Amino acid sequence: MIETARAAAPLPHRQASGAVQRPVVLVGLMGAGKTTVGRKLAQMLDLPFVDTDQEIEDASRMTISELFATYGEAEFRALEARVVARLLDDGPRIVATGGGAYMNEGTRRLLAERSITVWLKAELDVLMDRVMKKPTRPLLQTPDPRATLKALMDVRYPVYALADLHVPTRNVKREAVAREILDQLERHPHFKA
Ligand SMILES: Nc1ncnc2c1ncn2[C@@H]1O[C@H](COP(=O)(O)OP(=O)(O)OP(=O)(O)O)[C@@H](O)[C@H]1O
Ligand SMILES: O=C(O)C1=C[C@@H](O)[C@@H](O)[C@H](O)C1
Ligand SMILES: [Mg+2]
Repeated sequence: MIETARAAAPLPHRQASGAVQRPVVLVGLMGAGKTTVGRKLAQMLDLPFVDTDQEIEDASRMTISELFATYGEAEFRALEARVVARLLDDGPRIVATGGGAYMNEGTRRLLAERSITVWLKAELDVLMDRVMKKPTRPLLQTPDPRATLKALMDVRYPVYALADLHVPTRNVKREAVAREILDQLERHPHFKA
C-alpha cells in the first residue's frame, strides 16, 4: 500500500518540496536504516514514501519470512524486481528497497536511468546492533548471523557503491542522516533548487 507522508511541520529544507525530479531510491544492507530514514526524508520533502518490503507483504498478504519459506528466495527476488520497476512509474517519491533489491542487474539499470539512488552505508557493528533488535530476517537465520552479515557486506558493498550518492549512517540520529541525504540531493543534477 502506498503511504503518503502527512504534511510535515516547517523544516529548514521544506523549500525543497517538489524539487526532486525523479524517485529517490535508498539501497543498502539490512539495518542500514532505509525504511526509518526514508520515511523521515519523505516527511522533509513532503513526498510519498514507499517501502518495497512492505509493498510485497501487503500485496501477497504474507510476511517476507513466509514468502522465503513458501516460494524460496529466487521467487521473492523476481517479485521484488517487478515491484521496484512498477514504483518507478509513479513519479517522484522516496523508495526504501529491501536489502537485496539493488543486487539485481536489471533493477540497477532501471534505477540508473530513472531514479536517484542513495546508498546508506554502515559499519558491521552498527548493523549488527540494529538487526538483532528484530532477529526475524530470513537471510540471518544462520548459526553465526554476524559472519553472514559480513559475508553479505563483502559481496554487496562493491555493488551498492555504484549508487549515485553515498551516505554514511554511523550512530547519528535518523534526522541527521536524512539531512545529509538532502544536502547531497541538492547538489544532484536531477534536483532542481
Ligand atoms: N540513524 C539511526 N539511528 C539509530 N537507529 C536507527 C537508525 N536508522 C535505523 N535505526 C534502527 O535500526 C533498525 C533497522 O532500521 P531499518 O528497518 O530502517 O533498516 P532497513 O535498512 O530498512 O533494513 P531492511 O533491509 O531489513 O528493511 C530499526 O530498529 C531502526 O529504528
Ligand atoms: O538483504 C536482503 O537480502 C533482504 C533484506 C530485507 O529488506 C528483505 O528484503 C529480505 O529479508 C532480504
Ligand atoms: Mg527496510
